Amino acid sequence: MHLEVSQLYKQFSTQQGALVALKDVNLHVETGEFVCVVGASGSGKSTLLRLVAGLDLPTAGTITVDGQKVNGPGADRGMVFQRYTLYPWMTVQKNVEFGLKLQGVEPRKQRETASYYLEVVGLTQFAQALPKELSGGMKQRVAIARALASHPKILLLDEPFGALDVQTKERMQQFLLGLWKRTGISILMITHDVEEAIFLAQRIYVLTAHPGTVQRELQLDLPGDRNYHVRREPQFQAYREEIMDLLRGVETAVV
Ligand SMILES: Nc1ncnc2c1ncn2[C@@H]1O[C@H](COP(=O)(O)OP(=O)(O)OP(=O)(O)O)[C@@H](O)[C@H]1O
Repeated sequence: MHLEVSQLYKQFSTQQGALVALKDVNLHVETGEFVCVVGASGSGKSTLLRLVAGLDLPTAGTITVDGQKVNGPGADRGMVFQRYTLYPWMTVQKNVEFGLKLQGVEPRKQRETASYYLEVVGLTQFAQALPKELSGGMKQRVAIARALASHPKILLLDEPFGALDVQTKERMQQFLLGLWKRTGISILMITHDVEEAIFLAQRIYVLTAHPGTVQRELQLDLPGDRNYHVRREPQFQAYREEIMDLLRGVETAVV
């Protein structure tokens, strides 16, 4: 898998005139990598992920997955949003099966695949529950299972833990890291949470605003296993300061 974003430019027309949300954005994700894009509010993170997902089209520039130009949504990219997007009237199992049904997968295979991925995310015993019976973290695990069930080449995560409380968020980060290690799936995730990005990613792109552009690319090299202790490591704190300084720089420039 090779995702390539090249010279991406996105402009919106607003009542105040043209707004350049993204300018000259270049990034890539390789097979099995976990890459985060971190940026302040308004830096164009969601816009970037929507373009990669094919939910919107760039004004200029290209996005390719394995050399194929992205022109719309596709099964090669599985998306998980910040807001819960499960169908409230469907059971957890049916929610996970739904994408496969749309793809014309036969019913027995739908059931088997959905059951497999519900097991992967640890929710087998909630297969027959309705979304309203689940906690926020569990809903996001279902959304991840649903995205994985279509066997995407890459998982696109748009602030997936943004709506969760601090403890649940930490548990979900650990869960996602474990899932990534077990499945070897490629991940592109956006977040405004700097510590979350450092904790999860192998590489980070720092996006600064007005217009949104990549200011720095960091290859992370953290010692030991990544559990919450790693946050206390001097290297973790050094990365945090470096990224925070980049983001602060923008804020002072704007004020
Ligand atoms: N459909 C749209 N029409 C006009 N302007 C838009 C549209 N979508 C986004 N924008 C503008 O583009 C800029 C980037 O927005 P975007 O939502 O991508 O940022 P973000 O980094 O995801 O922010 P946040 O973290 O607050 O969600 C903002 O100035 C926003 O107002």
